[in-house]
Amino acid sequence: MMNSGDAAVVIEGLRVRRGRTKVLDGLDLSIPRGQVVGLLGPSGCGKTTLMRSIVGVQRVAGGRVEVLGQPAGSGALRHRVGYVTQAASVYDDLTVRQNLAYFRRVLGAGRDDVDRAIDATDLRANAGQLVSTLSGGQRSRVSLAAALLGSPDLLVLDEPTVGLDPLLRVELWSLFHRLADGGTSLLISSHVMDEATRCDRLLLMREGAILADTTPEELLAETGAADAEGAFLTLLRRHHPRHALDEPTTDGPPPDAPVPEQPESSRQHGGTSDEEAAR
Ligand SMILES: Nc1ncnc2c1ncn2[C@@H]1O[C@H](COP(=O)(O)OP(=O)(O)OP(=O)(O)O)[C@@H](O)[C@H]1O
Repeated sequence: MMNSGDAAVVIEGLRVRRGRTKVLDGLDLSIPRGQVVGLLGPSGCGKTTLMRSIVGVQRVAGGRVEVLGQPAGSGALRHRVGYVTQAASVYDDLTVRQNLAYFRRVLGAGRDDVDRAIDATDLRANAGQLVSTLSGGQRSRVSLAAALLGSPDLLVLDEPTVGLDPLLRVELWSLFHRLADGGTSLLISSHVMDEATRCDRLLLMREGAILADTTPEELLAETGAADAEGAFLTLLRRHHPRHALDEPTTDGPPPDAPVPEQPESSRQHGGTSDEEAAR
């Protein structure tokens, strides 16, 4: 385990229950500073829950979550951690600029920050537009712009590229790398496996556990797969022989064998989530 000084986030033995579901059950990880770290895994595997725990808004049942050397959620981190959820969290009846000006005041960030955030997210042409009239991709960029105010040291972004066209996705990924080059640590979730290759490091998640903590190059070399999607499926098969759906095999458990700690209310079960991973 990395020592806390070198890491943006250190997690040991994290346990989280949501409703009757054990979503995370003894999860360990560390996230280095100044890198773009991808958190990848099928829908329902616990990515959002892990991010909420890092940001300090998730009630946890046990374990330690340390962020920038402080306990997650502590007051000292308030201006140092930016979080963008999947749902846009900006005001519809204000313009882009009015939203950012409002959040800047709440944060006590510098006046220049509004223009800097508008430029970074390529929203200059929409700055005077009401958020209610923006496209989905533009709206999610306003949330991202709000998270950039105050130059947080850690940015936690939950699926920031969903619904964006390929060109915008490429632009956003280059923004993420520019921020990392400037010393910001980024944790970015996605269930689009081709985005894995854009990250400096990868955390592959499955059913509340980290299957691999690696780099894109190591992942491909270690699995012998041609792309990130194939590599993830190879890892799944290694860890859960029942997922070797397209490999003729007579050993291993039957397809309907019980799996330990399968979430009770998972949105995705068994093979379905592998199909999701494969998309
Ligand atoms: N309030 C809740 N009560 C019960 N179960 C919940 C609750 N919130 C989440 N869960 C369950 O916890 C698990 C993890 O959810 P989480 O949102 O962390 O997944 P995710 O990997 O972010 O999924 P997605 O990619 O679809 O956003 C899922 O099985 C989900 O159904």
